[in-house]
Amino acid sequence: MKNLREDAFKIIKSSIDFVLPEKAVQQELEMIDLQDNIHIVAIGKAAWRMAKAAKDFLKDKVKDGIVITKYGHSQGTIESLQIYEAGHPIPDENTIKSTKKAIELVQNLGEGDVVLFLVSGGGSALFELPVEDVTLEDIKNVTDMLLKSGANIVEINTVRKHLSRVKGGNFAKLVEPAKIYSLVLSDVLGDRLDSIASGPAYPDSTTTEDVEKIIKKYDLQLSEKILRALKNETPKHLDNVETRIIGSVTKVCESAAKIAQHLGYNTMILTTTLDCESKEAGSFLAAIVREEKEREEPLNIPCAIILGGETVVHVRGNGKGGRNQELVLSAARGIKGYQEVLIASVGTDGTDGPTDAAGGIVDGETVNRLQEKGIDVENALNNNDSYHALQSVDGLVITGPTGTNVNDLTFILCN
Ligand SMILES: Nc1ncnc2c1ncn2[C@@H]1O[C@H](COP(=O)(O)OP(=O)(O)OP(=O)(O)O)[C@@H](O)[C@H]1O
Ligand SMILES: O=C(O)[C@H](O)CO
Ligand SMILES: [Mg+2]
Repeated sequence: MKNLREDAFKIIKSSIDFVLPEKAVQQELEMIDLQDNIHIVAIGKAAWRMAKAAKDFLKDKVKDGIVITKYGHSQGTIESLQIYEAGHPIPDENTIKSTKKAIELVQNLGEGDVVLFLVSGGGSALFELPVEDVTLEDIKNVTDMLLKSGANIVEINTVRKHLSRVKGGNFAKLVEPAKIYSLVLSDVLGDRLDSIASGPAYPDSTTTEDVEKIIKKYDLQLSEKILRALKNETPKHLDNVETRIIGSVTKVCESAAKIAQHLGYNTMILTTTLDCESKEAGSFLAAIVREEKEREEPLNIPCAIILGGETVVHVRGNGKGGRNQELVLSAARGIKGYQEVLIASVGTDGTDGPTDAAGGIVDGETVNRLQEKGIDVENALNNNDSYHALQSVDGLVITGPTGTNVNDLTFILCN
């Protein structure tokens, strides 16, 4: 007899553990042979933990290094490394100050030197030095405008890359003739390496023409000076970089699939780029569950169907919730009455929206239990109040902040 709920929590815990910064960095470093003279540059929300793991593993091979992370995200000193914190999501003076320090550290290196570049989400705000004539104030304004425009992260970073001396492959140029070895924890769906943290050490696939299209599409009101600066083209070829993705939602899904298999489920990864409205995703998942229960398609039961991605919520109500909680609450409607089924969805960072839950978990009884408590599912969804609804039926998944951030994991279990 399977305990679906117990299995769901096992899958969640083990698959997130697999992409914790420490584990991901160490596993990669075990597989490569870096010589001495290593200089660490770590940027992003996971920078401190990635740098600490690298230093603990490489020990005296590390000559020096620098960590630039978000305020509150460093945990003390690391021997031979400078630690800085800076503004996120809007860059601030500490962003510029610490980026200059990083440039100082790498610009006079020789051919025998290696920069171990540790990249995680949030890097775009934390690592920045604007091109000539553009000030920090300008960058703050443009960032704010972009974040509010409705542009997606690939589009936002396309613009940012063309205003920067370090983004879009420019940092790799500053490191020449030394080599850069990049380890990347991806928070961008599809793992586009030139988008993650705006790809400081990756050849840029976006052009000034793409920038013009984005400006038109979102009707961005930019000054003459910024428009002129945006004509700077980014490097399209780099000879000194090697890059590895060490954690991503794809890896989370693969790991979830492995664990589910081990627990005795027939397993399938349906997608790693789920990006529609959360409620729609919930309805779609419920339809898959019904297919399984009625026809055992696409997999024989017991089965685990796994999805990765990041859905979106257009918040209109004044309730409390997050995209994962809203997804599963929506799904609960479509699996009402079915036995031995479960749908779970969690943010790998352990924080779903402005709540203390990582996500939610529902089954065929959830809607009935809500009714018994006097909670109407449609009302809760319309008011974006998935948190309180799920809380009342033991449907929240609480992990606490996990220290990693590689989008969301969603899965179905059927028995
Ligand atoms: N009441 C609500 N119900 C559902 N979703 C909500 C609600 N309030 C906010 N959200 C959603 O939560 C999202 C923010 O969640 P969260 O802080 O987890 O973002 P994130 O994309 O994971 O960012 P980060 O990468 O910094 O973790 C917003 O995009 C918003 O749509
Ligand atoms: O920093 C950024 O640009 C985003 O987190 C995507 O990586
Ligand atoms: Mg989050």
